[in-house]
Amino acid sequence: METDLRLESSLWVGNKRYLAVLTGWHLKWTEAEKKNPDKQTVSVPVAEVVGVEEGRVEILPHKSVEDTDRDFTVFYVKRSSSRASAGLLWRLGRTQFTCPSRVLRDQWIKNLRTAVKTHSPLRPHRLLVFINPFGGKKKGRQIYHSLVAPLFELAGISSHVIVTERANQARDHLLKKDLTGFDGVVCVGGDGMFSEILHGVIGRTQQEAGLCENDPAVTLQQCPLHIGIIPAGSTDCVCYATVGVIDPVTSALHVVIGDSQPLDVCSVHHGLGQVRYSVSLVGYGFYGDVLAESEHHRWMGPFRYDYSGAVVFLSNRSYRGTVQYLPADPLLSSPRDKTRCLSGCGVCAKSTERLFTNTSDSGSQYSTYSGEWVSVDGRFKCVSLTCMSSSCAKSPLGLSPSAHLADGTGDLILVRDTNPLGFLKYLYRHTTTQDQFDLPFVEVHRVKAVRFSLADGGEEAEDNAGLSGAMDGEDGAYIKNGKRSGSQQHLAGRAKGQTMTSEDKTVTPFMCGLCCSKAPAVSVWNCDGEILPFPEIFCKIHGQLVCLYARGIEDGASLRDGTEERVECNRTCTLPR
Ligand SMILES: Nc1ncnc2c1ncn2[C@@H]1O[C@H](COP(=O)(O)OP(=O)(O)OP(=O)(O)O)[C@@H](O)[C@H]1O
Ligand SMILES: CCCCCCCCCCCCC/C=C/[C@@H](O)[C@H](CO)NC(=O)CCCCC
Ligand SMILES: [Ca+2]
Repeated sequence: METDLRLESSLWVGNKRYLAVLTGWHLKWTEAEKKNPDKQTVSVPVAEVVGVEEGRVEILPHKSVEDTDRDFTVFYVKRSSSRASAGLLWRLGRTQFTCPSRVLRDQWIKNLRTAVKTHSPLRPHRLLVFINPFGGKKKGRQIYHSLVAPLFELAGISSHVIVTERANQARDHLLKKDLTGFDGVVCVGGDGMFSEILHGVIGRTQQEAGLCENDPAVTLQQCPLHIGIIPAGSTDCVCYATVGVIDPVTSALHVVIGDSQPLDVCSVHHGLGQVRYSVSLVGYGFYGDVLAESEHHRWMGPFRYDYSGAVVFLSNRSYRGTVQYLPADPLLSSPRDKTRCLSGCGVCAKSTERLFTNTSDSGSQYSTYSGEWVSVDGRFKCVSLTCMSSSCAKSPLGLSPSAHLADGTGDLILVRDTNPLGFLKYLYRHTTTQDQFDLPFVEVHRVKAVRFSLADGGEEAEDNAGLSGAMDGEDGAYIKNGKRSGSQQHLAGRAKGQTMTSEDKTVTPFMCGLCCSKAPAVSVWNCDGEILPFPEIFCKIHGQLVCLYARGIEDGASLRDGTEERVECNRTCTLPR
């Protein structure tokens, strides 16, 4: 195949002559000027070619075609580093080549198009796109039509676009409608919109496989539809942690070239009730309270989290509970090994091997209930479980900087009750490169499953919490987006009427005057930005349950000689601590 596609000839770019070579894997062109000692080679992996068009073509700001019969235009991925983020920005590169003859031009186009098909088997042909017009700064529609649609069109992708009119419309569509012919689903919105797609895609796959998702003992089936995220939300944590930048063009290009990043998913169970899924944060205490508080202030937009964070911090709450966890194999990796999961990560690759070459391996990472459960109880400022680093603009290294996207484990972070200054130090370290786990009241464990129960009085609290409403009635969806009245929302998941224990009374009650006057005994769970109003849960990590159109975070070291030539540097790198 490779030798059939190989092509080498002189081509002109503007008035300069280049020697161009197509090897099958790469398209390269080098200035042919003999006198120039610094002549540079531009090398584009064929897998990163977006499109090859006849003539001299532009697509931005508007499409124009000058149909000359010796010219062709190649569009491809071009990288530049981003000052603001961890990863690399992708832009659409474009070079217009002139050939000595029309015959040679047609040969170049044919070979390039065949090479692209051969080397990127996962490129989508047909996509289902959901746009949340109300996510983040409410720019979803504009972002899609001005930045994303032209790229999909250039790549020959046909899209069926649905602008949502209500919450959970995308999830319901994925659960019930005919999805034949679609290669993937794209969401334009934030983490909440991604969560809808995640639930729809996982639910549909299990339905079709005849599996009961609510049963934590079931091994779920991997989802065949890829998911693309075009960031247009408030936090966009899933996009940030899987691409390294919040940039619609970068994300659209990952979709176009059919990149594939498997992702671990945590299923969250409460009794035999409806399961919830998380990829980023399952958090009790501080993060649950911030989310519950922020629901009162949706009108503030993305700033609601900063405001609510300050309010909840000042209220200085902590909660009793018992956390049980099933440790992952410590020989494979550790949350404190100071490495980062980057594009082509070796730890995740080994996990793929284990997952797909040895499906009946009962002693592996993926056998949920093997090993010894460990139990920890006490008072916690927060209990967080994350399947990935959960990095975002606020915290560029994330909740757990060394967590892996696709290793089949999650990181459990226990922050015990401490004084406000200590907790502030813990939070502040999320914004710097200082180790947030290097504090005496913090512990972190790499785990396969977690169980949380309330300490004394737990049963009473849970019963009441259950009554306070796990479902919002009509379609069994969980509470989100201010559907409850203010006071109900605030109490969601708390033990109604539960009195303070003597231990509770040693903790400062709400001081802000914006909420109620007593410190509640029970918090709520934050499941990727959605409130789960029951405190007692069981969580299980499902290795690589879904695949995104992404490739993990590319770091600056993978760039050499400007923005166009890429050196393969696919490994797990050491954190800059
Ligand atoms: N048309 C709609 N009207 C109201 N809510 C919607 C609509 N479409 C989707 N939603 C819901 O809006 C919620 C929030 O949307 P989204 O995640 O896109 O933005 P965000 O909350 O600003 O960002 P982030 O989740 O990153 O913080 C989602 O949970 C989704 O279910
Ligand atoms: C003194 C400075 C203190 C600064 C503290 C910064 C701490 C940042 C930690 C970052 C944690 C991100 C966790 C991701 C959560 C998302 O799945 C979820 C959905 O978008 N977002 C929230 O729940 C929104 C709630 C986020 C709460 C911060
Ligand atoms: Ca993981």
